[in-house]
Amino acid sequence: MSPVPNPALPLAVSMGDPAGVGPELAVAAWALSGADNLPPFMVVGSKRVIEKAARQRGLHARVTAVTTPQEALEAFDKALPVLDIGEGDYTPGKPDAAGATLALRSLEMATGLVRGGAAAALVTAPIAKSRLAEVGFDFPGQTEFVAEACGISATKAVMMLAGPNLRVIPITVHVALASVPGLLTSELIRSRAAIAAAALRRDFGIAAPRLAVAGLNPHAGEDGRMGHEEQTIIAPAIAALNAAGIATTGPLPADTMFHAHARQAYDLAVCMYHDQALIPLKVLDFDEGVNVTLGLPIVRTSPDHGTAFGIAGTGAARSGATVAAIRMAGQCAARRAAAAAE
Ligand SMILES: NC(=O)C1=CN([C@@H]2O[C@H](COP(=O)(O)OP(=O)(O)OC[C@H]3O[C@@H](n4cnc5c(N)ncnc54)[C@H](O)[C@@H]3O)[C@@H](O)[C@H]2O)C=CC1
Ligand SMILES: NCC(=O)COP(=O)(O)O
Repeated sequence: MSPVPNPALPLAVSMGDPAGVGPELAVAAWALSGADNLPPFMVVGSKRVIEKAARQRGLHARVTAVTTPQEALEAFDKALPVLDIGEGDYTPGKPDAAGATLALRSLEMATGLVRGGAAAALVTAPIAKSRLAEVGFDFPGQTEFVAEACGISATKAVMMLAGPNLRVIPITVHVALASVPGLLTSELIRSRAAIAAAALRRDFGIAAPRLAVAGLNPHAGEDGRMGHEEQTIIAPAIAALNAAGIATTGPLPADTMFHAHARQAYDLAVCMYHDQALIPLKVLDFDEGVNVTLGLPIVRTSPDHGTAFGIAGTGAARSGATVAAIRMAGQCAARRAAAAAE
Protein backbone atom coordinates (compact mmCIF):
# COMPACT_ATOMS: atom_id res chain seq x y z
CA MET A 1 0.00 0.00 0.00
CA SER A 2 1.27 3.46 -0.88
CA PRO A 3 0.40 6.24 1.54
CA VAL A 4 -2.07 8.98 0.62
CA PRO A 5 0.04 11.70 -1.06
CA ASN A 6 1.03 14.49 1.26
CA PRO A 7 0.88 17.63 -0.92
CA ALA A 8 3.00 19.46 1.66
CA LEU A 9 5.95 17.33 0.52
CA PRO A 10 7.97 18.06 -2.63
CA LEU A 11 7.46 16.10 -5.84
CA ALA A 12 10.28 13.75 -6.86
CA VAL A 13 11.49 14.41 -10.42
CA SER A 14 13.70 11.75 -11.99
CA MET A 15 16.52 13.12 -14.10
CA GLY A 16 16.02 11.12 -17.28
CA ASP A 17 18.87 10.35 -19.65
CA PRO A 18 21.62 12.90 -18.91
CA ALA A 19 22.41 13.22 -22.63
CA GLY A 20 18.79 14.13 -23.37
CA VAL A 21 16.73 17.19 -22.56
CA GLY A 22 15.48 16.01 -19.13
CA PRO A 23 18.12 17.71 -16.93
CA GLU A 24 17.98 21.10 -18.68
CA LEU A 25 14.16 21.10 -18.67
CA ALA A 26 14.08 20.36 -14.94
CA VAL A 27 16.20 23.47 -14.39
CA ALA A 28 14.08 25.47 -16.83
CA ALA A 29 10.92 24.42 -14.97
CA TRP A 30 12.48 25.44 -11.66
CA ALA A 31 13.37 28.84 -13.13
CA LEU A 32 9.68 29.29 -14.04
CA SER A 33 8.31 27.82 -10.83
CA GLY A 34 7.65 31.14 -9.09
CA ALA A 35 5.92 32.79 -12.05
CA ASP A 36 4.03 29.59 -12.90
CA ASN A 37 3.17 28.81 -9.29
CA LEU A 38 4.48 25.25 -9.51
CA PRO A 39 4.51 22.96 -6.50
CA PRO A 40 7.97 22.46 -4.95
CA PHE A 41 10.00 19.61 -6.39
CA MET A 42 13.41 18.01 -6.08
CA VAL A 43 15.39 16.33 -8.81
CA VAL A 44 16.71 12.89 -7.99
CA GLY A 45 19.94 12.71 -9.92
CA SER A 46 23.44 14.06 -10.25
CA LYS A 47 24.05 17.62 -9.04
CA ARG A 48 26.99 17.87 -11.39
CA VAL A 49 24.88 16.91 -14.41
CA ILE A 50 22.13 19.35 -13.47
CA GLU A 51 24.61 22.20 -12.94
CA LYS A 52 26.25 21.53 -16.29
CA ALA A 53 22.86 21.37 -18.03
CA ALA A 54 21.90 24.72 -16.47
CA ARG A 55 25.14 26.35 -17.63
CA GLN A 56 24.78 24.92 -21.10
CA ARG A 57 21.26 26.34 -21.37
CA GLY A 58 22.49 29.72 -20.16
CA LEU A 59 20.43 29.58 -16.99
CA HIS A 60 22.05 31.13 -13.94
CA ALA A 61 20.13 28.86 -11.60
CA ARG A 62 21.48 27.86 -8.23
CA VAL A 63 21.51 24.11 -7.72
CA THR A 64 21.84 22.73 -4.22
CA ALA A 65 22.38 19.22 -2.92
CA VAL A 66 19.85 18.05 -0.34
CA THR A 67 19.53 14.86 1.61
CA THR A 68 15.90 15.01 2.74
CA PRO A 69 12.56 16.21 1.34
CA GLN A 70 12.39 18.75 4.19
CA GLU A 71 15.70 20.29 3.08
CA ALA A 72 14.33 20.39 -0.47
CA LEU A 73 11.27 22.30 0.68
CA GLU A 74 13.41 24.79 2.58
CA ALA A 75 15.75 25.32 -0.38
CA PHE A 76 13.22 25.41 -3.22
CA ASP A 77 12.59 29.18 -3.27
CA LYS A 78 16.27 29.95 -3.73
CA ALA A 79 17.76 26.96 -5.51
CA LEU A 80 16.84 23.81 -7.41
CA PRO A 81 17.20 20.99 -4.86
CA VAL A 82 18.93 17.85 -6.08
CA LEU A 83 18.97 14.64 -4.12
CA ASP A 84 22.44 13.75 -5.28
CA ILE A 85 22.78 10.08 -6.18
CA GLY A 86 26.35 10.34 -7.39
CA GLU A 87 28.79 11.84 -9.81
CA GLY A 88 27.83 11.80 -13.43
CA ASP A 89 28.89 13.41 -16.65
CA TYR A 90 27.49 13.50 -20.16
CA THR A 91 27.79 14.90 -23.65
CA PRO A 92 24.49 16.33 -24.91
CA GLY A 93 23.03 14.16 -27.63
CA LYS A 94 25.54 11.35 -27.05
CA PRO A 95 23.90 8.78 -24.79
CA ASP A 96 26.17 6.20 -23.20
CA ALA A 97 25.92 3.28 -20.78
CA ALA A 98 27.04 5.34 -17.76
CA GLY A 99 24.28 7.88 -18.41
CA ALA A 100 21.67 5.15 -18.88
CA THR A 101 22.76 3.56 -15.59
CA LEU A 102 22.42 6.90 -13.81
CA ALA A 103 18.99 7.46 -15.38
CA LEU A 104 17.87 4.05 -14.16
CA ARG A 105 19.14 4.69 -10.62
CA SER A 106 17.36 8.03 -10.61
CA LEU A 107 14.08 6.43 -11.71
CA GLU A 108 14.39 3.69 -9.08
CA MET A 109 15.20 6.14 -6.29
CA ALA A 110 12.51 8.67 -7.22
CA THR A 111 9.88 5.94 -7.46
CA GLY A 112 10.96 4.53 -4.10
CA LEU A 113 10.69 7.93 -2.44
CA VAL A 114 7.12 8.39 -3.62
CA ARG A 115 6.18 4.80 -2.77
CA GLY A 116 7.56 5.31 0.71
CA GLY A 117 5.61 8.52 1.28
CA ALA A 118 8.66 10.81 1.32
CA ALA A 119 7.55 12.71 -1.79
CA ALA A 120 4.07 13.74 -2.93
CA ALA A 121 4.20 12.45 -6.51
CA LEU A 122 6.55 11.21 -9.22
CA VAL A 123 7.48 13.11 -12.37
CA THR A 124 9.72 11.16 -14.73
CA ALA A 125 11.97 12.84 -17.27
CA PRO A 126 12.50 11.10 -20.62
CA ILE A 127 14.67 8.05 -21.04
CA ALA A 128 15.64 6.24 -24.22
CA LYS A 129 14.10 2.81 -23.82
CA SER A 130 16.63 1.11 -26.09
CA ARG A 131 19.54 2.64 -24.11
CA LEU A 132 18.13 1.58 -20.76
CA ALA A 133 17.50 -1.92 -22.10
CA GLU A 134 21.25 -2.14 -22.73
CA VAL A 135 21.91 -1.67 -19.01
CA GLY A 136 19.33 -4.20 -17.84
CA PHE A 137 16.01 -2.30 -17.88
CA ASP A 138 13.58 -5.06 -18.74
CA PHE A 139 10.39 -3.06 -19.32
CA PRO A 140 8.72 -1.61 -22.44
CA GLY A 141 8.70 1.82 -20.74
CA GLN A 142 8.66 3.72 -17.47
CA THR A 143 4.91 3.09 -17.15
CA GLU A 144 5.43 -0.65 -16.71
CA PHE A 145 8.45 -0.13 -14.45
CA VAL A 146 6.50 2.12 -12.08
CA ALA A 147 3.52 -0.26 -12.16
CA GLU A 148 5.69 -3.19 -11.11
CA ALA A 149 7.37 -1.09 -8.42
CA CYS A 150 3.88 -0.41 -7.06
CA GLY A 151 2.88 -4.08 -7.19
CA ILE A 152 0.39 -3.45 -10.02
CA SER A 153 0.10 -5.64 -13.10
CA ALA A 154 1.15 -3.72 -16.23
CA THR A 155 -2.28 -4.31 -17.81
CA LYS A 156 -3.86 -2.37 -14.95
CA ALA A 157 -1.58 0.65 -15.34
CA VAL A 158 -3.11 2.77 -18.08
CA MET A 159 -1.11 5.31 -20.09
CA MET A 160 -3.04 8.52 -20.66
CA LEU A 161 -1.74 11.47 -22.65
CA ALA A 162 -3.44 14.69 -21.67
CA GLY A 163 -3.26 18.22 -22.99
CA PRO A 164 -5.44 21.32 -22.98
CA ASN A 165 -7.35 20.08 -26.05
CA LEU A 166 -7.49 16.30 -25.76
CA ARG A 167 -7.06 13.26 -23.52
CA VAL A 168 -6.29 9.85 -25.02
CA ILE A 169 -5.46 6.33 -23.88
CA PRO A 170 -3.93 3.74 -26.19
CA ILE A 171 -5.29 0.25 -25.36
CA THR A 172 -2.17 -1.41 -26.76
CA VAL A 173 1.04 0.55 -26.26
CA HIS A 174 4.63 -0.34 -27.12
CA VAL A 175 4.00 -3.28 -29.42
CA ALA A 176 4.48 -3.87 -33.13
CA LEU A 177 1.53 -2.65 -35.18
CA ALA A 178 1.18 -6.09 -36.75
CA SER A 179 0.43 -7.62 -33.36
CA VAL A 180 -2.33 -5.13 -32.40
CA PRO A 181 -5.38 -6.97 -33.81
CA GLY A 182 -4.36 -10.17 -32.03
CA LEU A 183 -3.88 -8.40 -28.71
CA LEU A 184 -7.22 -6.60 -28.64
CA THR A 185 -9.96 -8.26 -26.59
CA SER A 186 -13.28 -6.91 -25.34
CA GLU A 187 -12.12 -7.44 -21.77
CA LEU A 188 -8.84 -5.56 -22.30
CA ILE A 189 -10.69 -2.59 -23.79
CA ARG A 190 -13.38 -2.65 -21.11
CA SER A 191 -11.01 -2.95 -18.18
CA ARG A 192 -8.53 -0.30 -19.34
CA ALA A 193 -11.31 2.15 -20.20
CA ALA A 194 -12.94 1.53 -16.80
CA ILE A 195 -9.64 2.17 -14.99
CA ALA A 196 -9.28 5.42 -16.94
CA ALA A 197 -12.84 6.51 -16.12
CA ALA A 198 -12.26 5.88 -12.41
CA ALA A 199 -9.01 7.87 -12.54
CA LEU A 200 -10.68 10.79 -14.32
CA ARG A 201 -13.12 10.91 -11.41
CA ARG A 202 -10.51 10.48 -8.67
CA ASP A 203 -7.53 12.45 -9.96
CA PHE A 204 -9.05 14.91 -12.44
CA GLY A 205 -12.34 15.86 -10.77
CA ILE A 206 -14.51 14.81 -13.74
CA ALA A 207 -17.59 13.44 -11.99
CA ALA A 208 -19.13 11.61 -14.97
CA PRO A 209 -16.48 11.16 -17.67
CA ARG A 210 -17.67 10.65 -21.26
CA LEU A 211 -15.64 8.16 -23.26
CA ALA A 212 -15.39 7.89 -27.06
CA VAL A 213 -13.94 4.66 -28.41
CA ALA A 214 -12.16 4.54 -31.76
CA GLY A 215 -12.51 1.73 -34.24
CA LEU A 216 -9.48 -0.18 -35.43
CA ASN A 217 -10.14 -0.20 -39.16
CA PRO A 218 -10.86 2.56 -41.69
CA HIS A 219 -14.42 3.91 -41.25
CA ALA A 220 -14.67 1.82 -38.08
CA GLY A 221 -14.97 -1.24 -40.27
CA GLU A 222 -17.83 0.06 -42.49
CA ASP A 223 -20.29 -2.53 -41.15
CA GLY A 224 -17.80 -5.34 -41.49
CA ARG A 225 -16.69 -4.58 -45.05
CA MET A 226 -13.28 -3.33 -43.89
CA GLY A 227 -12.67 -5.53 -40.88
CA HIS A 228 -14.69 -7.18 -38.12
CA GLU A 229 -12.94 -6.12 -34.90
CA GLU A 230 -15.46 -3.30 -34.37
CA GLN A 231 -18.37 -5.74 -34.31
CA THR A 232 -16.78 -8.69 -32.56
CA ILE A 233 -14.44 -7.01 -30.05
CA ILE A 234 -14.96 -3.25 -29.65
CA ALA A 235 -18.78 -2.98 -29.63
CA PRO A 236 -19.18 -5.56 -26.82
CA ALA A 237 -16.66 -3.62 -24.70
CA ILE A 238 -18.64 -0.41 -25.27
CA ALA A 239 -21.86 -2.17 -24.27
CA ALA A 240 -20.23 -3.45 -21.07
CA LEU A 241 -18.93 0.03 -20.17
CA ASN A 242 -22.38 1.56 -20.67
CA ALA A 243 -23.94 -1.24 -18.63
CA ALA A 244 -21.52 -0.31 -15.84
CA GLY A 245 -22.71 3.30 -15.95
CA ILE A 246 -19.77 4.76 -17.89
CA ALA A 247 -21.12 6.91 -20.74
CA THR A 248 -19.34 5.53 -23.80
CA THR A 249 -19.85 6.05 -27.51
CA GLY A 250 -18.34 4.29 -30.52
CA PRO A 251 -16.76 2.54 -32.27
CA LEU A 252 -16.03 5.81 -34.06
CA PRO A 253 -14.03 6.23 -37.27
CA ALA A 254 -10.65 7.43 -35.99
CA ASP A 255 -10.16 9.89 -38.84
CA THR A 256 -13.14 12.02 -37.84
CA MET A 257 -13.23 11.84 -34.05
CA PHE A 258 -10.45 14.33 -33.30
CA HIS A 259 -11.59 17.50 -35.06
CA ALA A 260 -12.53 20.42 -32.83
CA HIS A 261 -16.29 19.93 -32.96
CA ALA A 262 -16.10 16.16 -32.39
CA ARG A 263 -13.87 16.64 -29.33
CA GLN A 264 -16.60 18.57 -27.54
CA ALA A 265 -18.56 15.33 -27.15
CA TYR A 266 -16.11 13.42 -24.94
CA ASP A 267 -13.58 13.72 -22.11
CA LEU A 268 -11.39 10.81 -23.18
CA ALA A 269 -10.64 9.14 -26.49
CA VAL A 270 -10.02 5.41 -26.12
CA CYS A 271 -7.71 4.35 -28.95
CA MET A 272 -6.69 0.92 -30.14
CA TYR A 273 -2.96 1.48 -30.60
CA HIS A 274 -0.13 3.86 -29.75
CA ASP A 275 -0.02 6.10 -32.81
CA GLN A 276 -3.81 6.32 -33.15
CA ALA A 277 -3.78 7.99 -29.73
CA LEU A 278 -0.49 9.86 -29.68
CA ILE A 279 -0.52 11.44 -33.14
CA PRO A 280 -3.62 13.61 -32.52
CA LEU A 281 -2.44 14.43 -29.00
CA LYS A 282 0.99 15.56 -30.18
CA VAL A 283 -0.43 17.47 -33.16
CA LEU A 284 -2.76 19.38 -30.86
CA ASP A 285 -0.83 19.63 -27.62
CA PHE A 286 2.84 18.69 -28.07
CA ASP A 287 4.16 21.60 -26.01
CA GLU A 288 1.83 21.01 -23.07
CA GLY A 289 1.21 17.28 -23.32
CA VAL A 290 1.50 15.14 -20.21
CA ASN A 291 1.86 11.39 -20.02
CA VAL A 292 0.14 10.25 -16.82
CA THR A 293 -0.15 6.69 -15.55
CA LEU A 294 -3.68 5.91 -14.36
CA GLY A 295 -4.61 3.17 -11.93
CA LEU A 296 -1.53 3.40 -9.72
CA PRO A 297 -1.50 3.84 -5.97
CA ILE A 298 0.90 6.77 -6.55
CA VAL A 299 0.67 9.77 -8.87
CA ARG A 300 3.10 9.59 -11.83
CA THR A 301 3.36 12.03 -14.71
CA SER A 302 5.92 12.74 -17.44
CA PRO A 303 6.27 15.16 -20.35
CA ASP A 304 4.81 13.72 -23.55
CA HIS A 305 8.07 14.00 -25.49
CA GLY A 306 11.20 11.89 -25.48
CA THR A 307 14.88 12.51 -24.94
CA ALA A 308 15.21 14.76 -28.03
CA PHE A 309 18.94 13.94 -28.26
CA GLY A 310 19.17 16.03 -31.45
CA ILE A 311 18.53 19.31 -29.62
CA ALA A 312 19.85 18.53 -26.11
CA GLY A 313 22.25 21.22 -24.91
CA THR A 314 21.29 23.68 -27.68
CA GLY A 315 18.63 25.58 -25.72
CA ALA A 316 15.99 24.72 -28.34
CA ALA A 317 14.02 22.32 -26.12
CA ARG A 318 10.80 23.93 -24.92
CA SER A 319 9.87 23.40 -21.28
CA GLY A 320 6.06 23.54 -21.53
CA ALA A 321 5.41 19.80 -21.30
CA THR A 322 7.72 19.41 -18.30
CA VAL A 323 6.06 22.36 -16.56
CA ALA A 324 2.64 20.85 -17.34
CA ALA A 325 3.72 17.44 -15.99
CA ILE A 326 4.90 19.00 -12.73
CA ARG A 327 1.72 21.05 -12.38
CA MET A 328 -0.52 18.06 -13.12
CA ALA A 329 1.30 15.83 -10.64
CA GLY A 330 0.79 18.43 -7.91
CA GLN A 331 -2.90 18.82 -8.75
CA CYS A 332 -3.59 15.06 -8.82
CA ALA A 333 -1.79 14.57 -5.49
CA ALA A 334 -3.76 17.41 -3.94
CA ARG A 335 -7.06 15.91 -5.18
CA ARG A 336 -6.20 12.52 -3.70
CA ALA A 337 -5.24 14.09 -0.40
CA ALA A 338 -8.42 16.17 -0.27
CA ALA A 339 -10.58 13.12 -1.05
CA ALA A 340 -8.87 11.11 1.68
CA ALA A 341 -9.47 13.90 4.18
CA GLU A 342 -13.25 14.06 3.49
N1 LIG B 1 8.56 9.59 -21.48
C1 LIG B 1 9.62 9.06 -22.07
O1 LIG B 1 10.55 8.63 -21.41
C2 LIG B 1 9.66 9.02 -23.57
C3 LIG B 1 10.82 8.55 -24.16
N2 LIG B 1 10.91 8.50 -25.50
C4 LIG B 1 12.22 8.06 -26.00
O2 LIG B 1 12.87 9.18 -26.55
C5 LIG B 1 13.75 8.75 -27.60
C6 LIG B 1 13.59 9.67 -28.78
O3 LIG B 1 12.30 9.52 -29.30
P1 LIG B 1 11.67 10.39 -30.47
O4 LIG B 1 10.65 9.57 -31.12
O5 LIG B 1 12.74 11.00 -31.29
O6 LIG B 1 10.85 11.52 -29.73
P2 LIG B 1 11.29 12.90 -29.09
O7 LIG B 1 10.07 13.40 -28.40
O8 LIG B 1 12.51 12.76 -28.29
O9 LIG B 1 11.62 13.86 -30.34
C7 LIG B 1 10.71 14.02 -31.42
C8 LIG B 1 10.92 15.40 -32.08
O10 LIG B 1 10.41 16.40 -31.22
C9 LIG B 1 11.45 17.31 -30.85
N3 LIG B 1 11.26 17.61 -29.43
C10 LIG B 1 11.11 16.71 -28.43
N4 LIG B 1 10.97 17.33 -27.26
C11 LIG B 1 11.02 18.65 -27.51
C12 LIG B 1 10.95 19.82 -26.70
N5 LIG B 1 10.79 19.74 -25.38
N6 LIG B 1 11.05 21.03 -27.28
C13 LIG B 1 11.21 21.13 -28.63
N7 LIG B 1 11.29 20.06 -29.46
C14 LIG B 1 11.20 18.83 -28.90
C15 LIG B 1 12.76 16.59 -31.13
O11 LIG B 1 13.80 17.49 -31.36
C16 LIG B 1 12.37 15.74 -32.32
O12 LIG B 1 12.44 16.54 -33.49
C17 LIG B 1 13.39 7.28 -27.89
O13 LIG B 1 14.44 6.49 -27.41
C18 LIG B 1 12.13 7.02 -27.07
O14 LIG B 1 12.14 5.75 -26.48
C19 LIG B 1 9.92 8.90 -26.33
C20 LIG B 1 8.75 9.37 -25.80
C21 LIG B 1 8.53 9.46 -24.38
N1 LIG C 1 5.16 7.04 -26.33
C1 LIG C 1 5.02 7.25 -24.95
C2 LIG C 1 6.23 6.84 -24.27
O1 LIG C 1 7.15 6.33 -24.87
C3 LIG C 1 6.30 7.01 -22.81
O2 LIG C 1 6.43 5.77 -22.24
P1 LIG C 1 6.73 5.57 -20.69
O3 LIG C 1 8.22 5.52 -20.59
O4 LIG C 1 6.13 6.68 -19.94
O5 LIG C 1 6.10 4.26 -20.40
